[in-house]
Amino acid sequence: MTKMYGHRQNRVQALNDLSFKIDEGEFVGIMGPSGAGKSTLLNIMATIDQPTSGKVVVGGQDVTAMSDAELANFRREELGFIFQDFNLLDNLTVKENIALPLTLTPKLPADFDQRIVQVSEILGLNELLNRYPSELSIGQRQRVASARAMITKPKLIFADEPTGSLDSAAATELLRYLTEINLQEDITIMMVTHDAFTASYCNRIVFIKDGAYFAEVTKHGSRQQFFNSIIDMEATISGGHTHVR
Ligand SMILES: Nc1ncnc2c1ncn2[C@@H]1O[C@H](COP(=O)(O)OP(=O)(O)OP(=O)(O)O)[C@@H](O)[C@H]1O
Repeated sequence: MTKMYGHRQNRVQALNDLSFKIDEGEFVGIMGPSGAGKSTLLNIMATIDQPTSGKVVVGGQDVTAMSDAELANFRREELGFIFQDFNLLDNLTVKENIALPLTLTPKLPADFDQRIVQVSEILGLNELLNRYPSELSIGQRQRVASARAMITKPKLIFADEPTGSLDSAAATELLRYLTEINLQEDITIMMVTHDAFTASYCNRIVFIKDGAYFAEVTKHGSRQQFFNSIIDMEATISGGHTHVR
């Protein structure tokens, strides 16, 4: 796909003939230097933005050809979002925040209570269901946002720098939970990150540069080996300068 921003002299080609595939059940990371087009790609894949040319196919459905009404349904039923600023509603309890995507559907699912229990267990939120977001740590809030993203049993979860505002202990914890969501619930995850440690929890990293596919690294051995391969690729992509973050 291709994505252009702006007009005439101000034209920016954010994505340049970028094409790749994600298999069902994968936990894929997207990395690349600043300005490479990661957010643009995520927004297009997440159906928040449209490509200038090309298409996005999810589970056999061409999302770029859907009407607004079809898209709204598709987003609600098939996709989950975990963005950095959480977007939790302060006046709702943790439980109400988690349940929000379900209460937006015409009819509550029959297994509503069971789903709340299940996702709270996976994300370690059982004891916190009656609290308000302001009474939680940042890491706990991010877990509530993750629980909300998976409550509808989406096919695909998009995560944008999910560990960006977490300290390393909270980041590690969230990444363990995301891995669990991926494995136990069989939900495909696509995550944009700058951070090699965060990326090392994925099973494949697609590197993009200047809006185009650059390379990919797949996890074979241990997470530490994968981490090292990611660092090496970061050095290659930036022309020999490693940025240790
Ligand atoms: N709304 C916009 N209008 C014009 N140009 C844009 C717009 N959004 C992004 N761009 C440009 O498109 C290119 C890709 O931006 P994008 O935000 O996707 O990169 P990124 O890889 O997410 O960067 P970062 O890691 O810094 O967040 C950049 O050159 C950016 O300046």
